[in-house]
Amino acid sequence: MFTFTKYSHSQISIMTITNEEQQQNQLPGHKELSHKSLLQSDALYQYILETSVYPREHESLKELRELTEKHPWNLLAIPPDEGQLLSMLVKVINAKNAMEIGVYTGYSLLSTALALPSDGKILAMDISREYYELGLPVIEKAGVAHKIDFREGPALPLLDQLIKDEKNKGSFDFIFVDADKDNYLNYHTRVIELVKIGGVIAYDNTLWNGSVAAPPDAPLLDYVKYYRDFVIELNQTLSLDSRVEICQLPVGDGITLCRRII
Ligand SMILES: C[S@@+](CC[C@H](N)C(=O)[O-])C[C@H]1O[C@@H](n2cnc3c(N)ncnc32)[C@H](O)[C@@H]1O
Repeated sequence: MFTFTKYSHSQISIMTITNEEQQQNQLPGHKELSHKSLLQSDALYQYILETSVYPREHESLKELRELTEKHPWNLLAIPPDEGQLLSMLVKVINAKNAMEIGVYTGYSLLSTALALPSDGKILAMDISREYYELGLPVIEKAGVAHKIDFREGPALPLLDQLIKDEKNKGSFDFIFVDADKDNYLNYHTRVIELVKIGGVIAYDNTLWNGSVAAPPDAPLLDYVKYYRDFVIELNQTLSLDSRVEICQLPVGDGITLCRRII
């Protein structure tokens, strides 16, 4: 028996799992879900990684990915092809001032920090400093720690604090949201004020293991089932939100890009 903090890591989400429940496939085995791609063929995903991702992956990202693979919650990290997408986006939009909600050991954070110019900044938030500190030595070795302002704590009050200061409104070029899915709509109402017009908000896990298109009674892992409705509601809300242009990509577990237009 062991304690499993549900995917959101929110304080209310601690539950105890028996070995029996685990055997009944209530938990994502890292072997079963060996990657987070939604592509149907493992061989095709492997092809992408080996042809276009691994040969271009920064040595520090490789080191952080390998270090994270040894951690029990390694499935939380974005996959390296998604890291490459974030890096490309940051460069294409010339982002200088970025934000990340949900850091874990820092793979997406390092991808973004490496892509920012040397005077770029990224405000990074996570309820766990412990996870962040696992990856910090690699981030420091990569020479980008000076770009990162890490804040430990739940993101919502931190965002509310930021919004109180008028100068933060419309000041972010790029915001990556990859934390507790049940708060994504709460994040959206806040980050939309903080991102500048023309800037991009990227929401991770918007296809939620493919479950968003599964029948309501489909047999799903408990944590997938719990968050599915929140993700579906987010997708519907974004689809109707005239303040943003959107683009949903089947990269990783699904990522939705929102470009603020008004
Ligand atoms: C999916 S992981 C982030 C993965 C990370 N982007 C990466 O590429 O490695 C989600 C993270 O969100 C954090 N988190 C969960 N709830 C949060 C909250 N309310 N506020 C801030 N961070 C939160 C967790 O501690 C966890 O590290």
